[in-house]
Amino acid sequence: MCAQKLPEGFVFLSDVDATIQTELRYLSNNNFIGKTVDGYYDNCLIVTKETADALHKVQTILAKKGLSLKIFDAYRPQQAVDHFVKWAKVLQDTLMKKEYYPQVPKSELFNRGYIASKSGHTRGSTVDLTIINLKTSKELDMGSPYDFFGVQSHPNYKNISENQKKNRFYLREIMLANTFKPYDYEWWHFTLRNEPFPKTYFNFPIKD
Ligand SMILES: C[C@@H](N)C(=O)N[C@H](C)C(=O)O
Ligand SMILES: [Zn+2]
Repeated sequence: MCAQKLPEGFVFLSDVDATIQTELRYLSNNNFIGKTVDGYYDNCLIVTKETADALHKVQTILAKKGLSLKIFDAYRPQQAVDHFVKWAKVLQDTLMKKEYYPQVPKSELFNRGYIASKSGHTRGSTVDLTIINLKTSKELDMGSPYDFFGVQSHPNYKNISENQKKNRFYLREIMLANTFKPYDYEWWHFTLRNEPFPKTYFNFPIKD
């Protein structure tokens, strides 16, 4: 149960739409660092109220087609971003390189736009997500996995199948139609247009 006191303007997504699936990857070891990230202590997905309302609209459209959103990350405390920055400086720690950034030197992950030291996530109105099929519970094939850092994850990457392009395009269209903007380097990353806290980088931890 997610019950921590949140700053004004933030909500638990499950209080707005409990049908949206979530898998907070930075709470687990299954992420590009290979460890739980600082600031993630509970499986509670937090966003600004405006973001939750917009996601609920997307979910309502998807549900009619037997689909659902699956969210991997949303509000991200600044201490988590600081953890990424600290991790990036330890160049010999390449535990998860094979799965997450096989073709990009670790020293380039920030320069090439795959991780930010001032992240929209920390402002509470950015989300990393995909679409799943409700019948199979499987993610639609987007041509690269979540947080795969490489050109293959650029939304306009050409060398993927027609079906993978169609799935990426569908996700992008439905998000853009519901007041989100895309990101040039990652097909899964979207930020709410007119976000309520465009200049504030929050640092409260995610705990219940
Ligand atoms: C780390 C990845 N999931 C992501 O969100 N990247 C962008 C650039 C960010 O860190 O804001
Ligand atoms: Zn992101």
